[in-house]
Amino acid sequence: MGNKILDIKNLKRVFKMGSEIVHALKGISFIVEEGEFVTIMGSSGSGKTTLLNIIGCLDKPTDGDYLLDGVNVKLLSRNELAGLRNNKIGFVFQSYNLLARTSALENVELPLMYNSKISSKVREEKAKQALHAVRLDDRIDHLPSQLSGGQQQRLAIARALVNEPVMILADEATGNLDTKTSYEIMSLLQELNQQQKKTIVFVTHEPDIASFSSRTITLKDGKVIKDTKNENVRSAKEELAALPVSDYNS
Ligand SMILES: Nc1ncnc2c1ncn2[C@@H]1O[C@H](COP(=O)(O)OP(=O)(O)OP(=O)(O)O)[C@@H](O)[C@H]1O
Repeated sequence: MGNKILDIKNLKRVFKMGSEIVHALKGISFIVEEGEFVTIMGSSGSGKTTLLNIIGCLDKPTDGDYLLDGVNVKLLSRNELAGLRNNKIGFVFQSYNLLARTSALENVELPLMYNSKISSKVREEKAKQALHAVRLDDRIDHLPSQLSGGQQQRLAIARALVNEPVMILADEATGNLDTKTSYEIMSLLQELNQQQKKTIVFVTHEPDIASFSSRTITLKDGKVIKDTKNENVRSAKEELAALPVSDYNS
């Protein structure tokens, strides 16, 4: 068995709203091993965001355990949790979350600023490498507003990669993109998963997007109702090549 990146054991999350108690997660358990590409699906209100916030160390469970790369997050202080998050996880969001007045290069350098041991020269080298991995070498001086939606998401992926995290956590990362651009992003993620062995956890409500991953975990009412390996993983690169030329060049 490979290294367990996520080890989630009977996770529960309860929200108290005045006298009302909401059981958002009702005992979730699963393991994600290094190198997996997992999608988390489920309808609105099923608990995806609540789970993602816990996986991303932005929130703590009410009950149960969560081990991120072997570390039990329950035992960490706020500062330790922030450190773990910065070192282990690269986030990619639907809305890109880029700094508007800052160049592509500086946006990617940002996660490295928290580490005072990294010199500005090394920081720039690492950022350029990450930008190369997402094929944005020729856009390093551009502002986010000077990039297309797909390029902005590739920039966000470069920023997620620059710390060499053990896992990329994506929240509806293709939600704002058209089909062709979504497939380009999925093709890039498949490449990072297959060639660089990056573990990817991708939240989506689109089955079409989930079919590019190798495993799908489905939530309903705060529980896992399905956890299936995808035997016929689609290749986003092939799907892109098969798009009509007019679509592809648009
Ligand atoms: N901070 C909170 N306080 C109270 N209830 C909450 C809070 N966050 C989430 N909930 C409740 O927990 C349940 C799960 O919500 P969650 O946002 O995780 O669902 P979701 O699957 O991400 O939905 P969507 O796809 O619409 O984003 C819902 O019933 C929601 O109302």
